Amino acid sequence: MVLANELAAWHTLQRHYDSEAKQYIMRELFIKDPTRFETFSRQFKGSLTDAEILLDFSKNVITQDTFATLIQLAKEADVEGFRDKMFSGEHINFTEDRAVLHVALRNVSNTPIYDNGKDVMPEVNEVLDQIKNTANAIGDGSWTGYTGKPITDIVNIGIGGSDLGPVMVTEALKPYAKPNIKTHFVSNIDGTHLAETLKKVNPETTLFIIASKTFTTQETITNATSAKAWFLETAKNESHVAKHFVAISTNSDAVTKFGIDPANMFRFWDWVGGRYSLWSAIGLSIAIYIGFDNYHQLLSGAHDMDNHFRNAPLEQNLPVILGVLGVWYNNFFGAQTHAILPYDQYLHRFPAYFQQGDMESNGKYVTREGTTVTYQTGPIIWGEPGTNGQHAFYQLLHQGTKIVPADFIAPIQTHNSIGNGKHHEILLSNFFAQTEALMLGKSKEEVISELGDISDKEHIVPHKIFLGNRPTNSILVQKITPGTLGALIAMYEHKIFVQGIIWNINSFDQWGVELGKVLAKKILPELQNQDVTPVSSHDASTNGLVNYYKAKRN
Ligand SMILES: O=P(O)(O)OC[C@H]1O[C@H](O)[C@H](O)[C@@H](O)[C@@H]1O
Repeated sequence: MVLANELAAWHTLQRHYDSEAKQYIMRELFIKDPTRFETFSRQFKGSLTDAEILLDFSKNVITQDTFATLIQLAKEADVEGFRDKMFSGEHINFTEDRAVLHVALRNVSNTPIYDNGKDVMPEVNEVLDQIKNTANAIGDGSWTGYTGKPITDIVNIGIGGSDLGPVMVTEALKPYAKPNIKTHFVSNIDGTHLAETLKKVNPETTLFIIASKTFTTQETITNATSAKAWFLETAKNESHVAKHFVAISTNSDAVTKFGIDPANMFRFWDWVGGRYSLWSAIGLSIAIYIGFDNYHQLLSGAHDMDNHFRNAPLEQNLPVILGVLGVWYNNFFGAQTHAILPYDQYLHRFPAYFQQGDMESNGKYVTREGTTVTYQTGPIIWGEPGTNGQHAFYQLLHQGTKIVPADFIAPIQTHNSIGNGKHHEILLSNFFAQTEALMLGKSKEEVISELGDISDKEHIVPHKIFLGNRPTNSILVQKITPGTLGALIAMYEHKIFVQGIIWNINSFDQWGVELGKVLAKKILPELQNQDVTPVSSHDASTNGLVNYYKAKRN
């Protein structure tokens, strides 16, 4: 595989950018082509769920030539070939010698999917049954605690991919929550997170889910150990642990060693990346919270999007379109970041979820061949829900010196049409207005005509000009239902895949998170040592900080 910037389409795009595209003015493009919305928008409709998504990408700095060449770039990078390799279980995560098969976890049509020649679906379905039985037993009150009372609270202890997905989805699907179950999430090693959660729950009616792919993650194992100690302070008897602790992991030895009955373990497989694991038993808290049928809809929505990604021609393919547009700004316009802006309060953790999804996948400078890339790779992902973001950071989006491509996401129907739908209409008017304003801007002439007599106000005119031409995608979904959410998440996952293939990096390992963990393990004994002799094993800054802390802590 050659570097992305050695591909013919990349060269064409560079020439196209230099010679004309960097001067494109979107408002002029819209005037020239009244059908621009029809040309640059696509619809997705699920066949297994109610998911419906409209992607309007007409407010991008592109023409039909640009778009065709971007699609050509995806072809030359062999996005289709790699996509097929992923679905057929090839070990495309070659640095860990693993397949990348989170798509198998939501393969509700149950066609065989192979890893190392073995169909993984029977095992996937077995665990799915286990999730169903547990979610049902907790939902109907037949799973009782050690004093015979039904479970009322779930505490998921996990971090990174074993936390962010369940947190995001349970927030997003609150309208589907079972009334009798509350969920809590503890991730941070900061004891405050666990302590504040334990204040809210009763050991007799709480189920702890210890979620960790490796079951070696320091934060999770420490939090789980402290939670167990807290539970035993009241329950006293170790044998009660079985009714209150379950584990989700690929590491059964470590689970047993921790003291969780193997019968209470939900397994998953090394071919599920942590940041793609909400579809595995890591989603148990979701299934309990919204009930198994809704959870199944979530999987089905994602499966529909998987089929779309596999089968739709590239120029109709939502993840491909989003992926190549991201490359256009990241690599030709020099954009450093990408904002995800959901106009839906239920999606308030969606940007945070894709910070891991995208940045842990594509924050890499080494190519698949082990050389250093000579172009930018993954963007910085950030965002907050609208309209809150508008009153915080949109000033920079509209008049700052940086280009920030942004995805605006909104549902047509709200779950809460209070005030006779007034709130939702105000929300959506902002959603439509912001992308319009970002694209159109406001010219000097418009500012002057608005100000009227400018004799004493001339000096403020430049401050009121908006250059516009700032690119956005508008993503309108019918309603945030389990099926829609599943499709939306899978759409972004595959977008990240497309970009990783174009940049010729391995989107599925995460070596970059290791170094800090290793160094923390070396520093911990130095903190535990009460000896006041200053440490000298680090650089001067780290020595200075550790010694300052040790001198001040008592
Ligand atoms: O599920 P665990 O093994 O506890 O891992 C939790 C997290 O650990 C690391 O930070 C990895 O980089 C993440 O990808 C992973 O999600």
